Amino acid sequence: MSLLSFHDVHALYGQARILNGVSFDIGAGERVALVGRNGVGKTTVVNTLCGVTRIERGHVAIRGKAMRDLQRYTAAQNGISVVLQGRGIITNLTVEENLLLGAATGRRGPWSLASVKQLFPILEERKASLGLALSGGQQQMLAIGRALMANPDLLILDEPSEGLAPVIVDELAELLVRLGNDGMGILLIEQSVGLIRRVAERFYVLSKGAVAASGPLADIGAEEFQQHIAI
Ligand SMILES: Nc1ncnc2c1ncn2[C@@H]1O[C@H](COP(=O)(O)OP(=O)(O)OP(=O)(O)O)[C@@H](O)[C@H]1O
Repeated sequence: MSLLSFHDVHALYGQARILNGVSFDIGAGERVALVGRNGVGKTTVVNTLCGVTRIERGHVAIRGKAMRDLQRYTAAQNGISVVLQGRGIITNLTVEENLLLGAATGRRGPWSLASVKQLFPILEERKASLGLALSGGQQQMLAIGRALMANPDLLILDEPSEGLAPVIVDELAELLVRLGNDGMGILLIEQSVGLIRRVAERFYVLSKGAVAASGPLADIGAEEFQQHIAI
């Protein structure tokens, strides 16, 4: 079943059209990478899902249903969690308060304060610390933990490896593969070829606001793939 699809989406910030007919599809338990050079519109895909842009043509569908009026909360209410670029930690709330924000939709499932802290024990150790006191790696764990608290069917991560030590990126890769194997869809927006290759089964390349190439990762050579995302 399709969890999230964009159908020929043209989207604008004000008068600036950034997406020029984006189409892609992610099914349950699929691990998909969305890649492209800096500034091609990858984050704008997330912003469009979250109702930040104006859709001029085309539509976004969640579980096959066209969403007419996308708002910031639409994705979360429909089982899609987003880990924003820059992590979006509320710095003047504690770690535990940040985590509880993720549970606001009330969706049931395997993820709770207890299971998230079991996955990331540092979040239990630092539960009373303010978000701003965490290191970059800890903030990323908090952002992912908060996204899991919503018990999503699809997890979208925008540049999650940014600023992380290689050992933490390795752990992140293992976690995302495991979540996918447990049935969660993963949409990974990334520049790190290593992380993409370890996590994703399929890819879409965005160029000039549209999908320029797509297919299984196994079918594309390392050099050709690198060219698509070279900065
Ligand atoms: N709020 C905004 N208003 C107007 N233009 C914007 C806004 N946000 C982004 N843009 C522009 O939209 C284009 C696409 O930006 P976007 O952040 O989606 O790219 P990206 O592919 O995610 O890039 P990066 O890899 O650098 O994160 C850029 O030209 C950017 O300047």
